[in-house]
Amino acid sequence: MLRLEHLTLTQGGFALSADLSVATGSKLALIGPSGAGKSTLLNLIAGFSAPDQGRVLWQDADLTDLPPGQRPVSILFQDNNHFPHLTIAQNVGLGLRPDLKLSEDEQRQVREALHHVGLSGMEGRKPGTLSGGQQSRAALARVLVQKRPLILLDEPFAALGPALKVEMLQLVDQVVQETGGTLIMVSHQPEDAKAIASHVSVVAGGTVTAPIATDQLFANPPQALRDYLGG
Ligand SMILES: Nc1ncnc2c1ncn2[C@@H]1O[C@H](COP(=O)(O)OP(=O)(O)OP(=O)(O)O)[C@@H](O)[C@H]1O
Repeated sequence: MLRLEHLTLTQGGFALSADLSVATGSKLALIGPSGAGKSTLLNLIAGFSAPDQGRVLWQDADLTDLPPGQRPVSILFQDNNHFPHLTIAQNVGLGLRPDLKLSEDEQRQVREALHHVGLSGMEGRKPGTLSGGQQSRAALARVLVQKRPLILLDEPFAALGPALKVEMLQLVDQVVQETGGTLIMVSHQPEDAKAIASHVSVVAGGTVTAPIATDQLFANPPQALRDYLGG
């Protein structure tokens, strides 16, 4: 279980608080207006931001003071974070070893991860020579080799077309199922949340609701979600 315990953060004039738990193996979508704090919440979990107060716990272990690299967390951002001068295999390999001194077994893991996301044969290509969808697949392969139990998605597929986005979300879904991972994804489209998320938290008005089962939430949306969805 991921526990966000009485977390508060102020940055500039913006304040966010969160006190909730995310069950292991669940797939949580964060929905809410622009600027409401969805990315901020992911950054707190990943360790890129520190809370003013409160704790982040994973399976009862306190992560609050751990640097990002030591947390059981992989995060995928919108720009995919590829290094343009490195090959796709090297970009994926960075998920295993920042110095890229990979053992044979680690090189095999990289090849397997690329195979898993449908990029076999593209190991030696540079990111700039891949399509947007292929770059997203490569970023997902890096998450795969890391084998971390918490996977955070900060809208990595927003720039892809609708069909490709659905395909990538299905691939994420499959990866999360296979690894028994716990997924937290920022979602601007209710359809994406409905397609993949078991639960949704609404981020609005400086707070984050506890996860609500997706069907239940959309059947009876709270006011904050109705305001966001409009109509
Ligand atoms: N480094 C920072 N310093 C000061 N304020 C920041 C910083 N990063 C974000 N903010 C502010 O914090 C608030 C929350 O931003 P955040 O990016 O988390 O929102 P979001 O819900 O992810 O938005 P969007 O859906 O537009 O991506 C915003 O008001 C933003 O301007």
